[in-house]
Amino acid sequence: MGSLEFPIGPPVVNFCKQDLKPGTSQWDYLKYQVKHALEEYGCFKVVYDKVPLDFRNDVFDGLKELFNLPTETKHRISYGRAFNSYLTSPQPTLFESIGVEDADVFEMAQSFTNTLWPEGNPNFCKTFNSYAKQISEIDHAVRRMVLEMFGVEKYYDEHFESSCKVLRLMKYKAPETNEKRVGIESHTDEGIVTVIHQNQISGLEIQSKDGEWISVELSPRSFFVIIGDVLMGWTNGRLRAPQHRVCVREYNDRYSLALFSMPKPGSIVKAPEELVDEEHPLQFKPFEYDKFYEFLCSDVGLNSQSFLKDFCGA
Ligand SMILES: O=C(O)CCC(=O)C(=O)O
Ligand SMILES: [Fe+2]
Repeated sequence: MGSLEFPIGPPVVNFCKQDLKPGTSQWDYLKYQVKHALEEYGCFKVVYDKVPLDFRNDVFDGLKELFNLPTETKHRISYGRAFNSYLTSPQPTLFESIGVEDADVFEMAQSFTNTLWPEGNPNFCKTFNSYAKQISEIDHAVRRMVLEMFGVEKYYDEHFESSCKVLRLMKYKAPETNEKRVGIESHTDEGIVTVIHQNQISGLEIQSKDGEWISVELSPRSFFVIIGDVLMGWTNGRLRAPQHRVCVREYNDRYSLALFSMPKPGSIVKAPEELVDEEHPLQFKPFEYDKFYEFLCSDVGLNSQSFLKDFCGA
């Protein structure tokens, strides 16, 4: 048998019909698969069939409704964390993104909705709040598995209590010719874990350990899980936050949603002492997440190829 000449790519892990109950043999089996995927790629595809098709259609209809609003209206969404605010590429508008901070909390989803639709839009609010809550199950399971795989589950409560969520909604306009256009440049995610979903237009690409770019194809029931810089720091580099980018090349607009878990304002990120020893010397100095975020928004950060190493590499 000859060796494979193409990258195999991030594996698929099946969260369907599993109860995702910690302590069961199914859970341990999934954890084993997740560990291998994360050690090799820092990401994986997850099939998760608890989100019904009708509901997924409501989500993508809601995205279209949102991005069809006038630009001035979308600019009302502005937060202290700049990447969560309404962002758009310079004219012509080829890429737009808008974040719903704490979308899993009903009052926050409502406040976001009312900012855009002062007359109210209960369907939109309900759809995106439910979506964030459902997808949080994937985020929670993955983070719990990560703590367990390194034997540091005693930090579970502390880890979860110091984190929050943002649901980032994105639109990539289709290229008008058959050119391939970069929608988002290569980067690592700034949070703990990211769970991505897309309409049936692909574009996400992930860089392997060897520097090869691999296109990510997702079935309608699949989501894509990526480790972010915070989890790389927290696990003392045991897990790698992979570089990824988005390239659009199809004739239809691409819509995607990314649920990010990230530290709450004021949090310090520090690898637990159990994960630092002679064999695994400290790779990243403890850091204030807000300062890291400031760094990411600075000129130095924006030009960095390796955010966490440049910010707090030990
Ligand atoms: O749209 C996507 O699939 C990915 C977006 C992304 O990488 C990000 O928002 O950090
Ligand atoms: Fe990303």
